[in-house]
Amino acid sequence: MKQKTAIISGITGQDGAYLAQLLLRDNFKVIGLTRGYHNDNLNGLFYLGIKDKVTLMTCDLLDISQVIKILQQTKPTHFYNLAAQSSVSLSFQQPIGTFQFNTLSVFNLLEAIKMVDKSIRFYQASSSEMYGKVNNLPITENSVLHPLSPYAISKAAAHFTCIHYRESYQLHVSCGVLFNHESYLRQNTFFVKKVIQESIKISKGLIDVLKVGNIDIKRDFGYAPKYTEAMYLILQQEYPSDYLICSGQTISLREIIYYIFDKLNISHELCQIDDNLYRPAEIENIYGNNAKAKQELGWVYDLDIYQTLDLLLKEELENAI
Ligand SMILES: C[C@H]1O[C@H](OP(=O)(O)OP(=O)(O)OC[C@H]2O[C@@H](n3cnc4c(=O)[nH]c(N)nc43)[C@H](O)[C@@H]2O)[C@@H](O)[C@@H](O)C1=O
Repeated sequence: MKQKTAIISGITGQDGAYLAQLLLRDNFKVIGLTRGYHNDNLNGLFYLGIKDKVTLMTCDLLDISQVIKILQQTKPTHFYNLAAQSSVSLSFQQPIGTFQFNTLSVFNLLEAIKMVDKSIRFYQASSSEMYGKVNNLPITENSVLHPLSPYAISKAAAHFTCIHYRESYQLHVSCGVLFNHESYLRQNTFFVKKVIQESIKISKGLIDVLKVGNIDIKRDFGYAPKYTEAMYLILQQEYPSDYLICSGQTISLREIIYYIFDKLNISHELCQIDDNLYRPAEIENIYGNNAKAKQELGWVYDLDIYQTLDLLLKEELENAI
């Protein structure tokens, strides 16, 4: 049988690395697209021991001629689009750049697929941030979108772009709407990774306090390696569709900090609020319903947030210097 080929744009991110590992296990040829800057961070691929098992190619997703060339050369069967400016916080400082990249890249990819090979299955990384100002919980696939940041606006536009290409041109386009998901490979600018990494430093006397922004809000956090299993399953379906990928539970950020502090015997007083880390707008509370993903994809997810935090803390301690 012909070997299946998957392209992952954004392979250098947390999800890209775990997804590449899964696809390699399933005998896919995996091609990772990077921006090709000298500072491409390949640490995740090295950490998982797969750097030499994937083929890396440079591609500027804002240049459709490069996208077309890559599709023609590599003839992928599956395309996972994980490339994005993915920081909500940064998007408030760089709204236009965020919007341009996160939307135009998706148009370019889908237009190129329409031109080169309509049978390529396409996965889009959509985000729970699209729901923003929430009226009814839990969020379902039918909830109304009300984005609260330039990042969320860009992801909503990209999401509708995907639906448009699926409905108008019959492309096999699916969106995984992922809620916050964490792992050892998460960049340390994100909340959970930052809390765990800096708490370990406090416990070793390397820093004095943990400075954070608004921690009296609630989020639905999950374990990234399990979430990439859902991404994989989404493109295994005969028919394309959109799925919420979430834990279904919610927890306040303050509770997360105190849980980690207690595990490391750190006084709660060493958590300090820094007004500079507040964002102009914030989702107060959000959690989703993952029933469709579980029923239709057969996705198994049974970790609660404390089990997830235990896993993350353990791996961080094992790798701490
Ligand atoms: C679903 C969504 O998930 C991620 O976006 P995010 O939710 O912005 O992730 P985060 O870990 O930066 O923030 C989580 C929460 O934590 C609050 N918070 C408080 N104090 C600090 C703080 O000191 N640092 C950070 N980073 N956050 C803080 C912050 O205000 C926010 O409410 C991305 O994957 C994104 O691509 C995506 O799609």
